[in-house]
Amino acid sequence: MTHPTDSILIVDFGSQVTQLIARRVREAGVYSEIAPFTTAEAAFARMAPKGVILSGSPASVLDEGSPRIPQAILDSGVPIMGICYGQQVLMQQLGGNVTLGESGEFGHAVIEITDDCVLFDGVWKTGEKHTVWMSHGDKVSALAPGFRPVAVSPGSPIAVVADDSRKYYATQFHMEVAHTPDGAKLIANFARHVCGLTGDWTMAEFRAAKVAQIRAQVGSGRVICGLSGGVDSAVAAVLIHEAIGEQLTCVFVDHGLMRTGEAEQVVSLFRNSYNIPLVHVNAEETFLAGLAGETDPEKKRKFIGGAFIDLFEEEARKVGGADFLAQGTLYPDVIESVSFTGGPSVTIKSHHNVGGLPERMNMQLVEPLRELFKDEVRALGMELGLPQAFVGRHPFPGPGLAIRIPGEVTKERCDILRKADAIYLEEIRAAGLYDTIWQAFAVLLPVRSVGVMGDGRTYDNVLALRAVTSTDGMTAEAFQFPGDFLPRVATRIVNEVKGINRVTYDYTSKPPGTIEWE
Ligand SMILES: Nc1ncnc2c1ncn2[C@@H]1O[C@H](COP(=O)(O)OP(=O)(O)OP(=O)(O)O)[C@@H](O)[C@H]1O
Ligand SMILES: O=c1[nH]c(=O)c2[nH+]cn([C@@H]3O[C@H](COP(=O)(O)O)[C@@H](O)[C@H]3O)c2[nH]1
Ligand SMILES: NC(=O)CC[C@H](N)C(=O)O
Ligand SMILES: [Mg+2]
Repeated sequence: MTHPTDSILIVDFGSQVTQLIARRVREAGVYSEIAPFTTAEAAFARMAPKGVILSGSPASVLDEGSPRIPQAILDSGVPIMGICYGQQVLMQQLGGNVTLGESGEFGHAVIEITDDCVLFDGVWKTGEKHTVWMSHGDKVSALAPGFRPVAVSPGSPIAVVADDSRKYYATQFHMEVAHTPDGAKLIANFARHVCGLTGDWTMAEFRAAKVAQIRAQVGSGRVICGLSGGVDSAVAAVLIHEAIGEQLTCVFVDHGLMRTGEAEQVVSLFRNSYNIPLVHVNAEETFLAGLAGETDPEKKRKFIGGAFIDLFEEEARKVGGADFLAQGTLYPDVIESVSFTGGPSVTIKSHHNVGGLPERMNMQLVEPLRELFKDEVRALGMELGLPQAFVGRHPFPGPGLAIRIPGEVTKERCDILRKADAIYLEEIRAAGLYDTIWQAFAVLLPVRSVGVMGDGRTYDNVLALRAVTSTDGMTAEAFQFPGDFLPRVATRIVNEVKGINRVTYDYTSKPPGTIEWE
């Protein structure tokens, strides 16, 4: 099996949230793949999907050379659903009209349902008003022949359109985002009631499809897998091992930027649970030497990304050469690092395993989790029978403490941070909060403050504590600790860690902050 026959193809025009469409389709129990509009025709022919969804885009259909739906898809008779740009381009290609709106709609909007539509089955009724999320400047000003409008909003007289005979539907709002509370149900209605899919696709099938894909990609080649002890690479390694067995060697790089006891834990946890060869590389000196004197966050990240690859290549040579490098890259790593399909989605930070990769790469990447979100990877981990100790771990970034020490990274500063971080996590575990929090860590600030200890003056480092709740790391909220927790941790850290005399708590959500400080 390469992929299930009951599938939906998502044509990506470069929206920031295209992957959320895929996610909603998976939640509706249907297999989906995303193809950039440039290769969508080939993907369509290969997959023979039962439906097509058109994504949003930073482009405007009014711009010359802006993306179009491949004609073969329009000619195929397969049901289509357009979202935002997807609606605009569908209308324009089928004979309607799109104009530049006088003012756009960005954020919450209220639509009114003006007619029945299969997308609204069991969700919305005619005459009702509902909150949706919009993000557009252009709007549909004339319907293409065969379509009827079924909803309006103040900024979009044509907010939802339907052509039941061709099974074409489209919305100006983004139904894939959580800010459209009923959006997931509309996507499920498209999959089930329009495309006639049964919705019985599961993680077990995802696993089988990926195993087949990995075998096809790798053939009889050798694979080196970067194993960090985090959830993503553990799941990737086990999945790849299922696919190609002994062709896989895992490499754990101890860059000296790990937390207290982490390296030992990772290696023993993995060696005790799995019979997969694991090489433990100690590279603290290389990393600290390379980071010396560097304070720019992007330069730190790029150096680390490159140093990882150098080490993977060295290990590849030791096992007689490897053609492939496997990583547990997830979708959030990708979208924050690169602009998708050449569109102007901006780089927020270069995740070491994506945007931080050096330009010259001798090994081809194997990244089976590249389209998944964290909570989906955890579900896949459970499916693969990974120990709870792996599946439930808080994420830890590949660049480690280097991006939690704004400014220059030194061994001394790493040691201070390690001690404080260990106390913080110990208290979180003792309070039974570890599994409620999505990620918690400490940041050693490049700021010194005056204090008084034992009647003496201190002039020492400031530490920030951070803890967030999230489902997928794309958005996050500061965790609200119970009353006396933070003061207790602050006291312990200042008392027990030499070099820190003040502790603060970071209340910023994402956005506008990011989870890490660099
Ligand atoms: N110390 C390391 N040694 C080897 N590979 C690493 C190391 N740190 C990160 N990687 C590679 O980079 C990838 C991305 O790191 P990332 O932190 O996003 O994932 P993870 O560590 O597997 O999971 P988690 O997000 O739970 O920490 C990893 O999946 C792994 O392949
Ligand atoms: O492997 C990684 N390499 C990186 O370069 C990297 N940068 C951030 N993160 C982790 O990604 C999630 C989102 O973090 P941000 O809100 O800081 O972007 C959080 O879980 C971060 O810890 C990284 N993981
Ligand atoms: N989110 C979108 O798809 C926006 C489409 C188009 N760029 C507009 O502004 O209307
Ligand atoms: Mg990690």
